Amino acid sequence: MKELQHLNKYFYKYKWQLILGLIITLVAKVFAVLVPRFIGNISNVIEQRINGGFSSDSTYYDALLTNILLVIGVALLSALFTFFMRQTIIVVSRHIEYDLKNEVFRQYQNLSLNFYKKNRTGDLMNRISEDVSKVRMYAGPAYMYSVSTFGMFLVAIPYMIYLSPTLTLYTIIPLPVLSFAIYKLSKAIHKRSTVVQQYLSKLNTFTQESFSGISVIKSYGLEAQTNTGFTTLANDSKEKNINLVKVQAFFFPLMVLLIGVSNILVIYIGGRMLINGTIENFGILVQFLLYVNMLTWPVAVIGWVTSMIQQAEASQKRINEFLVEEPEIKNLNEAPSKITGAIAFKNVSFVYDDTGIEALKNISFKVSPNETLAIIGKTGSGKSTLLELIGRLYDVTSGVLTIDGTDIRQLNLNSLRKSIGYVPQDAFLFSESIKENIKFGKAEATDKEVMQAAKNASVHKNIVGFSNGYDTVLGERGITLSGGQKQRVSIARAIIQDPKILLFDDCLSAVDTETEEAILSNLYDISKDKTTIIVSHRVSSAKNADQIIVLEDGKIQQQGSHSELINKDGYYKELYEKQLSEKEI
Ligand SMILES: Nc1ncnc2c1ncn2[C@@H]1O[C@H](COP(=O)(O)OP(=O)(O)OP(=O)(O)O)[C@@H](O)[C@H]1O
Repeated sequence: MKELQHLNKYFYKYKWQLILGLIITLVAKVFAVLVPRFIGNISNVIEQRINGGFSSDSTYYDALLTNILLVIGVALLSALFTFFMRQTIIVVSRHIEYDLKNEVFRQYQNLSLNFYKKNRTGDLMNRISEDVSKVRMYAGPAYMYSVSTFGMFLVAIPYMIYLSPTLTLYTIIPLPVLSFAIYKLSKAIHKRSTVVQQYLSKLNTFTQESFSGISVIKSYGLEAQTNTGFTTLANDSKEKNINLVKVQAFFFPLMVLLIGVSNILVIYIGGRMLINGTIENFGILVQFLLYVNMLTWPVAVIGWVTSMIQQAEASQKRINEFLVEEPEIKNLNEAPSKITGAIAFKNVSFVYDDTGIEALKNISFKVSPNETLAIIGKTGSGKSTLLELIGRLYDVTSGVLTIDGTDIRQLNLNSLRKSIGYVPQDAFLFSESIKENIKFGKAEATDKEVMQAAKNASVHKNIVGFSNGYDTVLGERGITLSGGQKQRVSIARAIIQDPKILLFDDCLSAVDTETEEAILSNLYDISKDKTTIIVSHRVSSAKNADQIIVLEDGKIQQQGSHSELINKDGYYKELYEKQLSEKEI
């Protein structure tokens, strides 16, 4: 139960509702326990009538009717309070589920990029959905059934003892056996259903990948192979489901068997006691029979609840593992920072701790506000890593990275990120309208601003060409747009917020040179008072920059302006000549 202590704060938050639920449950049980008592009275009235105990028919019918009405009345009241019991306790468990989901999601949002690399998306999804649902079972049904069982015992057992201590003893003897059997069965069911869940996830992943990669499957003619893969997995999944059904099938027969045994015991022992006069009347026997059936479900529930709590404990453990995780990138300054945008790297090195790759080695350079820096380099030379350090997606391993002369770690993280417009290499667009995607950079932007940003990113003409214009909804990952269009919508999203620092990570690679030139010329105008860093493989994107850095294997190989670099032997000159000749061709 150690892990589940995490939920105590929520139990405290909803304490009044839970206490109310407890009281309502007890009241419901009091009424439930009264039902057998009045039914017992009815059988006594009938017995009395058979033995000629009533002076007239009307007194007999009066007594009968009174007890029938009492049975209906208390049964209705018990049902009403049972309804209120669910309305309070189960509703609270839904609130707790909602709160916990939000807590986990907020934590996910706080955690750094490295966390997402270490953990699989499926696992993250499972913990926020499956695991939270299992924990809800503890906060809701487990609590409700425990309280209800406790209430039932608290009210029924003393009354049964009052009627007949011996018969009470025989009635409750088989109950622990039932509880234990259900507990064992629930554990077996849980074990097998976990396997079923695992197979379901495998099947989901396989299906999802088959849909996402459908173009590859079709172009390589892999349909038959994919079908076989699916059939094999589906078959395994079916087998596991059948295994589960086999155990589940025992549940109700087992209950019926044990209830039957208890009934026979009560009839046998109670019958003998009635005959030898140890119990006074037939009504007591009837009441006991009803109590046996009434107590069986709560007792079976003890076993079920125990297994439910164990599952919740295991799930909460998995949730807690993520909740205690500290974000690697911490905000060390609560006060907002004013950022102008002077960036300086001083002997910065960076190692990816999971792979041990030293992506940047002893990098030093400066860019002033209103300057443009271009970074050129072969694939894997560390260009994207450098931009990610400026956005503090990672912290430098050694050296210092300053903005406006302050170590980036001492700046308010929110101010820093708000002052950066970052266009990543792989532009991700959400499944929303184009307008919403652009406004993601500035929620309060007007339609005019959205349009202006799209014009500056040279994508306005494409957008108005769609029948729904800016309201065109993008499919999953923006698949309705071409690569170049996606890149440009992503640029519009970055520039609309008018940030102090603009970081473009090879985001013009999918556009033709003409469009590239148009965008660069627009950027030239809008980035006059900004610090701009453009990562590219093309000299055409770099040539107008105030300074150019050539990276190779994480180190700065060349540094200077376009005119300086084309006159020096090295990678830049080679690239320039190669791309110039390609253009001529
Ligand atoms: N998330 C990561 N975890 C571990 N290693 C990484 C990660 N990202 C990049 N690397 C490694 O760091 C090195 C630099 O990668 P980076 O993406 O910065 O290069 P790049 O110059 O931007 O390449 P490209 O032009 O292909 O985008 C590479 O060796 C790469 O394998």
